[in-house]
Amino acid sequence: MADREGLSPGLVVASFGRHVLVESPGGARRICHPRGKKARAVVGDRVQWQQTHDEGTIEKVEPRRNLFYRQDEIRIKSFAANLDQVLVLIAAEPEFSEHQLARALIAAEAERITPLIALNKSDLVEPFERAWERLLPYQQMGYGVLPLSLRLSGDVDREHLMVHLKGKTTLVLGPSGAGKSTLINLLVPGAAAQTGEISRALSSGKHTTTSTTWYWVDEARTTALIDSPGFQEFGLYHLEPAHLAGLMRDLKPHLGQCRFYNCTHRHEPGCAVISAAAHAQCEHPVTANRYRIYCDLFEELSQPPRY
Ligand SMILES: Nc1nc2c(ncn2[C@@H]2O[C@H](COP(=O)(O)OP(=O)(O)OP(=O)(O)O)[C@@H](O)[C@H]2O)c(=O)[nH]1
Ligand SMILES: [Zn+2]
Repeated sequence: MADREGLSPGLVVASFGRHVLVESPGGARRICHPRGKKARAVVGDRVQWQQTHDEGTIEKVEPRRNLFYRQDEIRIKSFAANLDQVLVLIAAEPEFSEHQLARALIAAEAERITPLIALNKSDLVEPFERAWERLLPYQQMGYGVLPLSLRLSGDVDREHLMVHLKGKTTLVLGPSGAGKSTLINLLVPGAAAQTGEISRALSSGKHTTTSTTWYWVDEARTTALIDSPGFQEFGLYHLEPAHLAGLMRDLKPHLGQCRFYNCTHRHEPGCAVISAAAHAQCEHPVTANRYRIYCDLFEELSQPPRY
């Protein structure tokens, strides 16, 4: 419904470069183009748009609660906004990268978005046990870790997942092969059809393929999943190295305990983080892997930007 200035509210449900698909409160969708840089919208954005023929122009992006930063292989930034939660889906196989997991969690913490980890393929008993063990430190840090077997016990998993997803907007991330498509098809019965519809809308214009997609899980449109491809290369470039430790839940309890107030926790004497990494029995342990990830990321964030 347009207001006096001809502006209508909408929600961005897919993005393809700078162009987006906007859904009206009634459910109708149309392609919109930003009017200038300030009107560049991402999936999850609430916008005010104006009709121009059968497409639209985005005039205004409403203030965001948060903005999730990511970067793909070709160094294009892509984001989703106004998230309640990030679900990191990994699996017993293929073996997940703890480095990538840590990056996703840090990116979420930086925007104060609650992360939830799900470990799929519990039917692969031995690899699952190994993966579960690798995730124990994350449980100890306070992250929820949900065991799943999406292909074999879909109905049970749907119930478990819905306890965490209901009424929320959740960005689903995961490495290739972990079962992201299986999960989305399980929770969103018409997902494949919706994707087809979006592709058709796009192929009628001169647009490239969509990169991030919003799915409603329920007919009442209260629960949403956002599917975003790629789990590699989280763009943490926007973070200061000095803020990194505060975004890692196992390091955080030690901050303020080091001898030097500006300790980088890498080589300083009297460093509480280094001490925790050396003493597995302490109250807030830091595993060797996590400490290595911290040092690697600190190094990376200290490099001058490449682009
Ligand atoms: N053993 C086992 N296999 C599963 C389970 N869930 C999914 N798979 C299989 O894992 C493979 C990958 O699942 P997808 O859902 O296609 O994974 P994806 O994460 O979307 O992968 P990409 O399409 O590469 O991004 C498929 O062969 C699934 O059938 C499970 O619970 N157990
Ligand atoms: Zn320190």
